[in-house]
Amino acid sequence: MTEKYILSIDQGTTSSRAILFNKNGEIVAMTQREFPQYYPKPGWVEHNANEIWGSVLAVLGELFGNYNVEPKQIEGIGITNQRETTVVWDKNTGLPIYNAIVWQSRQTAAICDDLKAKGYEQMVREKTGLVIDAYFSGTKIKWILDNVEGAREKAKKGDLLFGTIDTWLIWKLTGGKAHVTDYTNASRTMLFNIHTLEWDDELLQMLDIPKSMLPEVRPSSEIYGMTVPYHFFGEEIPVAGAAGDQQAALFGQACFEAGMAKNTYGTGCFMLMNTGEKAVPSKHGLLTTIAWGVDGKVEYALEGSIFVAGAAVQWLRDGLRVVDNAPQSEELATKVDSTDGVYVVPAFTGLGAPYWDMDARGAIFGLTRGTTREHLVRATLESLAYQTRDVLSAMEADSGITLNTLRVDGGAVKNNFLMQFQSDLLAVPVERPVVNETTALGAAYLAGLATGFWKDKEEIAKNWAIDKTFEPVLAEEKREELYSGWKRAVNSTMHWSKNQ
Ligand SMILES: Nc1ncnc2c1ncn2[C@@H]1O[C@H](COP(=O)(O)OP(=O)(O)O)[C@@H](O)[C@H]1O
Ligand SMILES: O=P(O)(O)OC[C@H](O)CO
Repeated sequence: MTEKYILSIDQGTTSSRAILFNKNGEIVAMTQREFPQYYPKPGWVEHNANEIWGSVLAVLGELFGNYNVEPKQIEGIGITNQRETTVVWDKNTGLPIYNAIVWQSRQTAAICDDLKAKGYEQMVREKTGLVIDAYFSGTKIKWILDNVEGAREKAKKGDLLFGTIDTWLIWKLTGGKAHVTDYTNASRTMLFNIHTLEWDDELLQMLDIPKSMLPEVRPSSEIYGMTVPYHFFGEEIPVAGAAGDQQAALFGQACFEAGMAKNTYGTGCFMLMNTGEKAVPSKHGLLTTIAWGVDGKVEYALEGSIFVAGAAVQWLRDGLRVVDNAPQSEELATKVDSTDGVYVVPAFTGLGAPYWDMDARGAIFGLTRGTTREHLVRATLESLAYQTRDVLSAMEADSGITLNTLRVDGGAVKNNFLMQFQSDLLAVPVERPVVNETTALGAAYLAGLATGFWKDKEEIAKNWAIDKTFEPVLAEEKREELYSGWKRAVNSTMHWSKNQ
């Protein structure tokens, strides 16, 4: 009999991927495509939702074109996505009415300032687990309705639909039949009450968003609909799972027990700790978010969201042009023993957890005549580790749990220098798994649980295996000295763009 697989569509900030997994959770085939980023004004980041859809169709086409796999071998499809990124489209034409406003974009900072001034912060935190920040979808929807001509009238008539990227892709894959999202993605909109598990009227009123635009919220592992055959070379395949990429990575890393955590180093860096059925409120600048809705219940996580991580390495490559490619950053960083006191704070789009300062901007500190590109590259890589330490400290304080190990994944964990420095700075072993595509794997698991491809979480947890563990070796005194320099640097970047 022909072998069956689960297909994951991983729609990330910089690229779309299609990955096929077998029953052991191993990658059988993978295709990837980058798509354009738009920066219309300083601090703004946008995508074209049709280009995103095009990139997904392209990676699917390449998958069946380049590998010896037939669509009928696919038992189910899991979707995972860059979260918060907001698409608003006309349900009659299927066309977006504006570019997708990306999670990193700061164009709604003024709306957020206004909400804060009106005293909404506590209510928002209590209901959604989030802080008021341009990061989340709610203010992005409002911005589109306020700024695109005729949009508000159309929305009021019920002609417009909103979706995060999961919703947009499921809508397209099912030929407009399913307008749905899952609990994890809904929990990132700033419109969803994470305790009652409903869209919240008070929040919708606060942002003047009609409820008719919103998708139906469903569990993360469930059949939402079937693909229209013309996208799948004649096949109707169940779209059977969805989760925001960071929650999917937590699932793919098999962090199923409360207290288990992972950190993903992609464009940004996101640490999530499973807190089980308890939504733990944060007192230290983290978010409370939904980890997943599986097996008839919802579980929660604490999250530290860092906006710029691997993107800082892209800046070294494309902005400063001091490296030709990302892996070269490791080669250069290891040519020097230290940064010689140089710190890079990559607050290009403000600072996320635990600072939440939309007005911070990037800076380089400690330059001397002896500073070389090697120092600068090393300092940039180290900034990923420092930011991670900031969120881990907050997480330990909020949860009362001291981490024994940190599971890591994402594009930048291939960098052995970074992983060793991370372990040294946290004084915690860092575990890199064999399958680094844990985001896609998590989405595959969610879909495969819904179709019966995998039996339960226990079966899935057995697939998880370590590639390499990085053990801490740095002396405590040195570690703390380095970290205190970082704290001084990061504090100096706060409120920068507001004070000009
Ligand atoms: N060897 C490396 N060292 C440091 N950073 C790297 C390395 N390889 C990739 N990266 C960074 O990882 C990111 C890509 O990771 P990925 O998980 O694919 O991101 P995303 O899902 O956010 O698009 C890029 O920002 C890139 O700069
Ligand atoms: O596309 P990634 O992997 O950088 O993830 C983006 C996050 O989901 C934003 O919240």
